[in-house]
Amino acid sequence: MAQSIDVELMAKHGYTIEQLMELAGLSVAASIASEYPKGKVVLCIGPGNNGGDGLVAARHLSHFGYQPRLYYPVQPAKDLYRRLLLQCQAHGIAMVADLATEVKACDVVVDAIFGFSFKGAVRAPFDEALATLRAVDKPIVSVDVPSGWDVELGNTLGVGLSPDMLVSLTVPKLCAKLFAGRFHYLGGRFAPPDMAKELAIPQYPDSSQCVRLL
Ligand SMILES: NC(=O)C1=CN([C@@H]2O[C@H](COP(=O)(O)OP(=O)(O)OC[C@H]3O[C@@H](n4cnc5c(N)ncnc54)[C@H](O)[C@@H]3O)[C@@H](O)[C@H]2O)[C@@H](O)CC1
Ligand SMILES: [K+]
Repeated sequence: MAQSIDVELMAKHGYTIEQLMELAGLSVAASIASEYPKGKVVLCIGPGNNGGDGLVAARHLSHFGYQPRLYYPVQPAKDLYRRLLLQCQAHGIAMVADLATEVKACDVVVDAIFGFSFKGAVRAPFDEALATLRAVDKPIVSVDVPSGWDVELGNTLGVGLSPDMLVSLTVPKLCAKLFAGRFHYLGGRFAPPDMAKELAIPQYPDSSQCVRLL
């Protein structure tokens, strides 16, 4: 279901993955700016497109006056991610290796590890990263799906995160019904009118890139 929306946006409506990712990441940064004061943000970046959204969000957070840093333990050679990382580096966004130490010194953690394609037991090094994040006492902002959750069934493995904010992209995934944090936002403002109507996407206020659902 979630994947088919992406396919429709790209194959039928002419979007590229770069465009969707840019708008998705921008909406994550805008959602964070709506609720959390400017401060230090550690972004945990996974190996797929959820991680790509996180790299884009880091750059926009830097423009918004936050101090982002990246925990990015697995860096695929894919050109798109390589370019996004170069952009972060051009913005002076530092890479961190020790997640446990970093989260102690930050104000907000962004979970851009896994999105709707997460499957099976969590493999290293993300098993340890999720364990660190489960124990953290800072607010976690999850991009699209809380990492470790099944996109439909939620935290069935018991290893998933409990975010303070969830930023759903395009439409909330089924698991969002089980979200128990304070802020649920919708971002990824890219559906054309007919698709927005069919998916019952709420109205975004004016020029906003995100809309608060609860
Ligand atoms: N219209 C939308 O909804 C959009 C979605 N985008 C993002 O794309 C995400 C989906 O991206 P992808 O399909 O690339 O997948 P994900 O980013 O969800 O994860 C796939 C990556 O995680 C790894 N992985 C999966 N299960 C694992 C496990 N158990 N242990 C360790 N590694 C595991 C895979 O090997 C792969 O590298 C969405 O959730 C969303 O964040 C945006 O980038 C663009 C627009
Ligand atoms: K996530």
